[in-house]
Amino acid sequence: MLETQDLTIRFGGHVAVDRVSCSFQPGTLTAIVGPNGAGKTTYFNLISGQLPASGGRVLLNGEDLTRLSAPQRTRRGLGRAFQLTQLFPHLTVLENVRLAVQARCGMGLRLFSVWLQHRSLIDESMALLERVRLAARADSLAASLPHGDQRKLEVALLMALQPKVYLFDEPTAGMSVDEVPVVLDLIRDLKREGRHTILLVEHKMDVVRELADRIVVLHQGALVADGEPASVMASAVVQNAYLGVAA
Ligand SMILES: Nc1ncnc2c1ncn2[C@@H]1O[C@H](COP(=O)(O)OP(=O)(O)OP(=O)(O)O)[C@@H](O)[C@H]1O
Repeated sequence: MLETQDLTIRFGGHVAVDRVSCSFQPGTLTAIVGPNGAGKTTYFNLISGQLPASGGRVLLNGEDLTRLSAPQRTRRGLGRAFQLTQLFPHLTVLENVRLAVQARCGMGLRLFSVWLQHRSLIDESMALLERVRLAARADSLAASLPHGDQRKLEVALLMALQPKVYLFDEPTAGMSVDEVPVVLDLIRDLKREGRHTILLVEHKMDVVRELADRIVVLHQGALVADGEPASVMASAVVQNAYLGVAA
């Protein structure tokens, strides 16, 4: 179980995430919603360790991760989708995935290691590329992929790490209409496996309604609603938050 207790960050006088306490169970998908600037991405950054908390704690299965670096949290099982800048643009799509698989296996990033030739690494990497419908692009340079394919590659890299917790921050942003279902299918598959804790920041309410078991609403950094999708969506506090009126 992933848990945040009174998680807080201040930027100068501005409290971007304000004492958010919430727990997330394996096998569930929770959508984090809220108006622009509500603190959703910052909340993810605090969970994954990209930002240090001003107060509060992040716990995974009872272990306090709050003082750990982002890579240490990744090793504990917190998976944050790679940013494009973390891809190796001049390596092929397959090589990028293979390096992520190697990293998970603790083989480091020794490019010329004999392990590179290891069949099982290549097989696992190709299987991941098939899952994200990128097998046909295995030999393309990562930098040459269109935007939607780069997003799919990010998901493949994340899956290569086999995290316990998946943090998806607007996974379909900037994708064309025909690419969106591929990524949503992947998230649906992960959810069906029932082992993962999945958190999703998403502005598209139809996607949220379809995928989420639960919705958490942030407004001005604070948690203002938490519950089953239909009731949260209908609640006055959400209507107010989305209208920008103080809840
Ligand atoms: N590094 C930073 N320094 C200063 N202020 C920051 C920083 N990161 C975020 N903020 C501020 O914190 C608030 C929350 O931003 P955040 O990006 O988390 O919102 P969000 O809910 O993800 O918004 P959006 O839906 O637009 O992506 C905003 O007021 C933002 O300007």
